[in-house]
Amino acid sequence: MTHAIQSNLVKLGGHLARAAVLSQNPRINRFQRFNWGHVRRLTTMSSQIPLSSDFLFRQMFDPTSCTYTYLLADTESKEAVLIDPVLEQVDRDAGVVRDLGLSLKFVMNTHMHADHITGTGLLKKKVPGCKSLISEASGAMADVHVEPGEEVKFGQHKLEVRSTPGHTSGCVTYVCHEQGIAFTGDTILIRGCGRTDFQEGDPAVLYKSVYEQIFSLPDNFKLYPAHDYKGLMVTTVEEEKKLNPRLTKSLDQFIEIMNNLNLPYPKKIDVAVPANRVCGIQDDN
Ligand SMILES: N[C@@H](CCC(=O)N[C@@H](CSS)C(=O)NCC(=O)O)C(=O)O
Ligand SMILES: [Fe+2]
Repeated sequence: MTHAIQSNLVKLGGHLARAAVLSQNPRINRFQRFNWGHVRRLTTMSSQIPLSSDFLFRQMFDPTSCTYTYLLADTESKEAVLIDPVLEQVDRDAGVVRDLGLSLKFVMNTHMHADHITGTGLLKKKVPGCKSLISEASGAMADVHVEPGEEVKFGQHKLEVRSTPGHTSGCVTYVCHEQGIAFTGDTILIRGCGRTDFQEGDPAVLYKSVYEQIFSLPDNFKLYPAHDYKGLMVTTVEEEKKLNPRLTKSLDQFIEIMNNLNLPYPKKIDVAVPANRVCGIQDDN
């Protein structure tokens, strides 16, 4: 056995012994228990913010595009909003709205999606009275165009519009301060971020958006992205500040990473972007 192998075995033995001791100590939480020093982990966690009792929150998933759609409502007034719906899930979404007796006020998007056709246009047909909403900067058609700093109100609740370009030039993040939650679209994903190689994407702009508009929120705010490809559902500002493998790097390193992702283009980009520019498909005939 070489000296290097012997030395690595000794180090590994040390780690295992330390982990065994720590795992016996009930006062050490589950994050600290597996902190082996060289591995980045949370050692403390900020207190959790519960949703208020009149705030309805539903996270729904489209398995084909791995997109999350969010239904939020004020349970007193019944006013609701739907964020980032997917065309193929329109009947599901309209069914939940109907079953819960909600009044859908806005069907809104975080950006002009490239990987799927939005359900917005068709939902407007199926759920009379609702209005489409997207940022002015997206360049997409909608009933309501929002600007940074504006608020989207439903019942007693509201979402602040924050401009977070970089994945696309029109990306926004919707922040519900009173509930401690934010809907980040593709700006930040769980342990990742949106790609920057099409739709006016720009890694330096995305980095600035994340640091100035998302990482400036309180550590315990929960972040809900538009996609996850690994089965994760939610993260926090604190987790991403400490654990995001791309965004914990310097700006120069981040740009280098983003310029070398070499991801294949989304399969539906050529149909999705033109459709989403006009709010998605308008009827199902
Ligand atoms: N394989 C999918 C597309 C996957 C993809 O490109 N996702 C986008 C978000 S949708 S615009 C992205 O930004 N991914 C970042 C990453 O690191 O994966 C398809 O063909 O539709
Ligand atoms: Fe996207």
